Amino acid sequence: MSEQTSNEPVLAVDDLRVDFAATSGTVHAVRGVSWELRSGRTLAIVGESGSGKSTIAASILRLNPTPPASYPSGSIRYDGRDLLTIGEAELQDIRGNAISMIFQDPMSSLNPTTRVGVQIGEVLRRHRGGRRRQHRDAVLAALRSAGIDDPERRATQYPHQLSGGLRQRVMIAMALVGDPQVLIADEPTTALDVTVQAQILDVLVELQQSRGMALLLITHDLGVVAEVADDVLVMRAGEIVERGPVEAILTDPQHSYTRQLLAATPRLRDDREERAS
Ligand SMILES: Nc1ncnc2c1ncn2[C@@H]1O[C@H](COP(=O)(O)OP(=O)(O)OP(=O)(O)O)[C@@H](O)[C@H]1O
Repeated sequence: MSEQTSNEPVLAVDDLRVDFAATSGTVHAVRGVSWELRSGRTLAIVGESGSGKSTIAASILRLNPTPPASYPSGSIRYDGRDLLTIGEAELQDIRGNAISMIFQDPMSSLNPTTRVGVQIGEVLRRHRGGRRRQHRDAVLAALRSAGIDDPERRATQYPHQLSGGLRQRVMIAMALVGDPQVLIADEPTTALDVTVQAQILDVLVELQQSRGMALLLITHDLGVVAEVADDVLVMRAGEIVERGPVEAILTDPQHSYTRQLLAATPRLRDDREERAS
């Protein structure tokens, strides 16, 4: 893999469009968006349900339904290649390795019948070869860096034996074990209660900073954006309506839709009203 300089974007999306073929007609889920993500930065894509956020995230690793159910166009450049057009084998090599993704619901990604340590080891075996046993130390280190105490014991447990917060930490460990350059987190804390949400966000920020990873965070929650993002894209109906550094978006939004989103986020509204008084 070639070295990326910190000024060069690690991911560059140009005029991405995604159409879905629905029974009611074509859904233009993403209508020509362009953006870049750099190493060591956190970019949040924010917008209401249905604005196209998850479709963008899924496009990066080609997880949307295959044509003719969905058609992507434009380009997503990573390491000199276009992720929309490279071959499946090359994509498999990148997926879960150089670019990883975590989702809202860890249970949909974890295998209920396999111990979590084995599942994480399997990721390494797939990408690096060797026997799973050889990857034991790396698995325990990944669990530890996701903030899991007593990783030796946790590694032997099954997903249903873990709390929601621990399961999400296991997903983070699984996403990190290949040492990715880009981590995509699609609503990673939405299903968790507030205290656990804050803990998981702390883990993500800590990891992003200590590893210099690029983090793409998909969320509908501007409170989450305020805590972790460097830069923000605001999406509505498949288009980017506003973009900028997080401070500018939160304190001086230019677009009426961004102002509406802010007004609908009680915690931020209270903070802003306090600052204004
Ligand atoms: N597989 C699919 N087939 C048809 N339409 C789809 C499919 N996936 C998404 N869509 C449509 O594309 C649009 C964008 O959906 P998307 O899930 O990307 O939005 P979102 O902003 O991530 O919202 P949410 O937070 O609810 O997931 C919506 O109109 C949605 O109904």
